[in-house]
Amino acid sequence: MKILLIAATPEEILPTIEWLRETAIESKRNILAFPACTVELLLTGMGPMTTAFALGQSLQPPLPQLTIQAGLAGALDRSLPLGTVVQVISERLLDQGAEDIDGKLLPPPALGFPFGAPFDPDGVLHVPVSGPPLPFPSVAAGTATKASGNQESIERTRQQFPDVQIETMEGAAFFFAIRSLGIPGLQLRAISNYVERRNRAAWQIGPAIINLNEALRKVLSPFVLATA
Ligand SMILES: O=C(O)c1cccc(C(=O)CC[C@H]2O[C@@H](n3cnc4c(=O)[nH]cnc43)[C@H](O)[C@@H]2O)c1
Repeated sequence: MKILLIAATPEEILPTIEWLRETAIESKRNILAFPACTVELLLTGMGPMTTAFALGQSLQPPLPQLTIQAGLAGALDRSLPLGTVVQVISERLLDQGAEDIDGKLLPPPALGFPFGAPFDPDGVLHVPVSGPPLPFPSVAAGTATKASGNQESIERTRQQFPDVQIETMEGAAFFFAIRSLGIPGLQLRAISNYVERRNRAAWQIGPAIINLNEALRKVLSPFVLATA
């Protein structure tokens, strides 16, 4: 079985990389072998463009049977405590289209370009939960090319996309790729900050990384520790 583990930056999944490297029976660069599976590590860089390119290069036959994207996220939904690990079930692009004179986003359909598959007509990419249930809340995510930090633009995002609970910079590229190829995928995010007026001092990256990597270990252990 082939598993692809994806993150934007090495820092976000460093404890998992170290654990996998210690546990592997063999490793060749970014491909680690275990008795019953291989895990390929793919560090894409921050943002949707580098993620799409890295996934396009990596996702060639033989395709992985499981893909996991892991990383940090900002929460628009204030009911999600910092440090919470969530499972993303839908994605949308938060800044694609044209900016109107009042600052509002005109999405592609408003410009005469309807969303096509695998997007739904509202521009949402759905990846429903599959496989055994995981103990993480399911959330709707949105992807932006920059982490929001301006109160007015955050309010506009909230009004335009009231269902979006978390913001990331890569998730939609991942969901677009796996939906286009029809392969299973899991996106786990740990909340490092609230999406609010920029206040970097309030970000809790350390605890979020600890929780994210504990979750990854739980998800990966049945595959990595299985005997052939
Ligand atoms: O120092 C900063 O201002 C800063 C801004 C964005 C991200 C970072 C990271 O170190 C995290 C990398 C990763 O985390 C995701 N992330 C985390 N919080 C947010 C957010 O509020 N909005 C969007 N993305 C977020 C993102 O996927 C980054 O690739 C540091």
